[in-house]
Amino acid sequence: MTAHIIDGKLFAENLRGRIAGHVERLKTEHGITPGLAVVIVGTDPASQVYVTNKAKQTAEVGMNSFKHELPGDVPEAELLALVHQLNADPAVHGILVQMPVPKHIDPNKVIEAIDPMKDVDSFTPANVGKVQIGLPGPVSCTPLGCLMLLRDHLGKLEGKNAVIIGRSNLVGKPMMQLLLRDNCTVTVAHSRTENLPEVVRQADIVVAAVGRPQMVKGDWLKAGAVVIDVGINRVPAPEKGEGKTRLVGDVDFASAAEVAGAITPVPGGVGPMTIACLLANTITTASLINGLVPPSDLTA
Ligand SMILES: Nc1nc(=O)c2c([nH]1)NC[C@@H]1CN(c3ccc(C(=O)N[C@@H](CCC(=O)O)C(=O)O)cc3)C=[N+]21
Repeated sequence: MTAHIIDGKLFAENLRGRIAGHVERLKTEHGITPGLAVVIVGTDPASQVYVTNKAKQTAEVGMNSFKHELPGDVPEAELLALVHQLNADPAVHGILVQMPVPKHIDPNKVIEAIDPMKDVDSFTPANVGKVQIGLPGPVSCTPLGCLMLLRDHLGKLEGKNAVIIGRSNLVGKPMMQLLLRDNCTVTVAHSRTENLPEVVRQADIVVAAVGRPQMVKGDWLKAGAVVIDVGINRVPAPEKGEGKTRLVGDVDFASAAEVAGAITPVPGGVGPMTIACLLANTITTASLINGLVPPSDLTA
């Protein structure tokens, strides 16, 4: 058997098409142009690439894109002042501070400075709580993207055994809440879980979000399982030439595709969905800020 490959890149393209429609509607019917501000501190090349992609796609769907680049040694107070300025700016409906921030800056202070109404990452305590109790608001981008792919592939998720590998605030915990809301039976496994392969073998749905390249092997999977690979790991690729690298997920794609019913590739799976969901969240926050009901096709 060989698994169906879930095309996240294509799904994200279609999602961005729907988002462009919502932008158009907000502009013509309500006079609102949604705006997303992205803040990057320092010059990490990978972060630069992501932020450039985010800005490009933001503009492509017709939103205003505001990019703020701060030097790597910027004082924490200066970054917090910029966040406060963006909180107060009526043209800005979403604020994203690219993580990680340099070591001299406390990421929790940065997150707490962001107005929850503009928190398109859904990192603030207020939005984490809203997701937990099912109130409308932005939903963590990567988990939202995974949920959309799962619903699209499976239809209803009700009653499925879902195993999430990884318990981060970024992915594992919000993913747990979303799958629970869709009536899955959810297990959150992590680095201290005993007999992990045996736990994973019970799963109809596996979400791998641990950050360990190619850790999940085909023989860990139940036949027909749906595998969502959140990992983005850059590893050496000597076959491509001296010093070259390639991207791999947290799942060993070759062996997993022999057993799984469906699997997301890396690249081209969850990554593009994360950015599309950032734009979706900007529509959600722009709607809520203006007292409008956010579009139901863009959220959980
Ligand atoms: N405040 C904040 N919010 C984030 O959402 C956030 C962040 N900080 N810091 C960094 C991580 C990482 N992240 C990715 C987004 C898209 C791809 C993506 O599109 N990946 C492509 C490949 C890109 C490549 O070739 O490098 C793919 O998987 O196909 C990857 C990673 C968002 N993050």
